[in-house]
Amino acid sequence: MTEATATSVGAHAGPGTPAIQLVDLSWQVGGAKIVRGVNLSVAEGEIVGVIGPNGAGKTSLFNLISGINPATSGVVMLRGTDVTNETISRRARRGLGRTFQTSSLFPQLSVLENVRLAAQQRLGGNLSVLRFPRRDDEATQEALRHLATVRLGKPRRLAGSLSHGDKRKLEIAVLLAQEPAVILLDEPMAGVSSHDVPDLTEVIRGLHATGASVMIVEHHLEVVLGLVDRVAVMHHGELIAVDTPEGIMKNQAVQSAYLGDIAS
Ligand SMILES: Nc1ncnc2c1ncn2[C@@H]1O[C@H](COP(=O)(O)OP(=O)(O)OP(=O)(O)O)[C@@H](O)[C@H]1O
Repeated sequence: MTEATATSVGAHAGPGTPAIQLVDLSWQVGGAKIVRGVNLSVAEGEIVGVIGPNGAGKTSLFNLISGINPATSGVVMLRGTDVTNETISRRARRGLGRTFQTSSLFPQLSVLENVRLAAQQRLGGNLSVLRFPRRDDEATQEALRHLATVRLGKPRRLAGSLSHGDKRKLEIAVLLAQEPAVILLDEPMAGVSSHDVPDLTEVIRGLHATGASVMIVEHHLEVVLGLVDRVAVMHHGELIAVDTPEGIMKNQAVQSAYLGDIAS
């Protein structure tokens, strides 16, 4: 275990139980060690960015937290409960929500229906797709509220016809309809035009207002450094540093391993 990872366990948990706690978490495929002994705590309401070069293991780490892949060793704690051996859906029921690098929307359904279906699922009613849903329907009202939160109008537009930036907003609205306490965002700026980046950044910042804890994997470093409370840097499957954005920018090990080109 590196010094950076050893000191990060619990040291930044903040008051109360951490939203996420990873203890010596590893994932191996065949002989390849993809995630190596990661220790990290994310406090309630905190936003933590995960950065690192292509292939560093960021998405693999998210897959271990959300249960897509089982850990080879180590522990995943979600809001004080050991979920290491739990299924994806069980972790989701405990309040873990996630977006993916590739879109998980229904492109042939309207913007409103995409969010409304997620709200219906949480409310426990029968799932039904309505071309013209009643505005006083509970799931519809929730969906409209979440669309307002992510600043997305256009409720009748087909999801598939939206710009990348609006699709990302819609994915976040779908996530909010599940009322997650802990949110994992995997490259929310991927494919988004530079024009739409500031608006989407503010939407992600607004997730804070819901009280959710957020982990965000993002290649867009300016976005991450301007958005998060702390940054975790992955390199070859290991966490090589966990610090404030300012601390990360000054960190020699990070600069030589990863940030050299933007720090010079
Ligand atoms: N199911 C798998 N089987 C074998 N190797 C895998 C598997 N999933 C990921 N890998 C490998 O693990 C390494 C880390 O991949 P991962 O996608 O987690 O990196 P990343 O940091 O998210 O990269 P990127 O920034 O490019 O998305 C890569 O070398 C990848 O090829």
